[in-house]
Amino acid sequence: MSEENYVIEMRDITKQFGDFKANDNINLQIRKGEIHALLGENGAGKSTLMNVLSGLLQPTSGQIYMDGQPVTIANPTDAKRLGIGMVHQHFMLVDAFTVTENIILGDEPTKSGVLDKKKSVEDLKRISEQYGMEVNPDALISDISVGMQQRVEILKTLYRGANILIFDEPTAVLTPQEIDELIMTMKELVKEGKSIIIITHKLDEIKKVADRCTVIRRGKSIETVNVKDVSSQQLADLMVGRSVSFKTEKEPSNPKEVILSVKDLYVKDNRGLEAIKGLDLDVRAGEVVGIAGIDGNGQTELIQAITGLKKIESGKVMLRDKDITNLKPRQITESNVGHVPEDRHKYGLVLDMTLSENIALQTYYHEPFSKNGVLNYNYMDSYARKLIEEYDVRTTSEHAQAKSLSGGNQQKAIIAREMDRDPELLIVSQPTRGLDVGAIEYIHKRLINHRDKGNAVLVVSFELEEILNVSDRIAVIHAGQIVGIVDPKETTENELGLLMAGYTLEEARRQLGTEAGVTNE
Ligand SMILES: Nc1ncnc2c1ncn2[C@@H]1O[C@H](COP(=O)(O)OP(=O)(O)OP(=O)(O)O)[C@@H](O)[C@H]1O
Repeated sequence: MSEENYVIEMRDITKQFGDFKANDNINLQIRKGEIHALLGENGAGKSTLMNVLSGLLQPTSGQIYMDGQPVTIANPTDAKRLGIGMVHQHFMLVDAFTVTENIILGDEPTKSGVLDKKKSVEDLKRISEQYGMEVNPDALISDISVGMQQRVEILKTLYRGANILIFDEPTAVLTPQEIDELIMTMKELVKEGKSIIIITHKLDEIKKVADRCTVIRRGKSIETVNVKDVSSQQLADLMVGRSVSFKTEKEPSNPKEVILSVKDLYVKDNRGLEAIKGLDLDVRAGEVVGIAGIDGNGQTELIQAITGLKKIESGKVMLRDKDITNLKPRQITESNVGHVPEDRHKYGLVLDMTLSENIALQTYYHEPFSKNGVLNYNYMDSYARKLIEEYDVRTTSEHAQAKSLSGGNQQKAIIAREMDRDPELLIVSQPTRGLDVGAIEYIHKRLINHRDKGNAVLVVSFELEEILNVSDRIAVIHAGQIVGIVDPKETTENELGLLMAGYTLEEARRQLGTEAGVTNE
């Protein structure tokens, strides 16, 4: 057997939190110039392993090698010195600074003790040209798109001399076009000799971008495969350890009376600009309505307005015959509405509280969760254990702090809390963002099951596949209005794409008809 020198080799890495092994003798070998995907269920231990590699966590045991030599990565400074850089999912940029200022922040070039602005501009220009990543160096971060902000994060890592770049779910917040651009950038980077490790739950992206993939299951490395030799289905099965179905089986819907009715709604965004402009929408009992749209077209404001998190300027929101316009969030919750918010850290969980407390967040002031103002922790704990079991929330115990859970498991906990109250109207934003395929399959089934019990379900997602999979009707939102309502069985991703870009249904169909005509010529 030939001994290959890997640019990075993590050998027998174990990381324990108390008695719990988040990483259990994991082996990971990265070749120079490859894109290596890390695949595993929520809570499998991917982020933990990458935190060990980037010096944020110390392994309990195991050794890291670089080019065959043992190295110690005691802190992020060591990682940086060794050329290991992390492109964070939640960008760590300063909004009020320019692109250049952000990139050089903490690493400013100086000349005789003074900031050498000229050199920093030149350095940035050189790097962005070398890797084909154009940016406007003088733009403020607050003024550029999410895709551009990610580009700045990547440039920042390169500026610091990274040769091994770790991407943690980099496409979660990107539009389809931005994803394509990122894939091109990654390919460019490895062509220039960089190595990339990418954590992603999206199997089609692994197929598109990665050379090899290491599968991690419950803290253990299971297998490393050549991506071209396996199908997405095989990857999914390998990761979960059973056969996974991508398509949710469901009976045709049987919609009944209108549960949610939104009429001529006007809502402003955080900057005071009109985000929702005269929007109408109905959701009936026994149906799932999916809202498709490009991020930033009013989805966030619409859901926040319905759930009482944002002021409604004019228009009406009715729940059956009850006017819930501008009621307080708690009054809306009490009206039998469940809400899985888009931003789970801001609105979904109190990260410093335990899982048990988080699961009781909407109900703690009722019996049996409390009596005469005193919390019944025994009941809260046993209820949390029931939900943890039922929704397969991977955690050490119901007493674990919410922040110690992996992102996907935090999401499962919120979904469990909101669904288990059996709300007549369930609103879910980005239900499966960051979830693994097994969990997605499960959540989709639960959404359909909730519908089949005669409830109304409203889903907002940037994933067209998800919208097509779970919805009975798809409402396309563009510039704060619903521009078309389509039947998922009769539409295509192309048609939805055009509607999302602002075409009317008629225009979209004409355009697609014309396109077909052109190809036939
Ligand atoms: N600081 C911590 N204290 C206790 N447990 C932790 C801590 N950090 C992580 N864990 C646990 O380790 C396990 C692995 O978490 P990790 O974040 O590495 O998973 P992941 O594979 O990245 O998941 P996801 O895909 O959901 O992001 C989880 O069960 C988590 O609860």
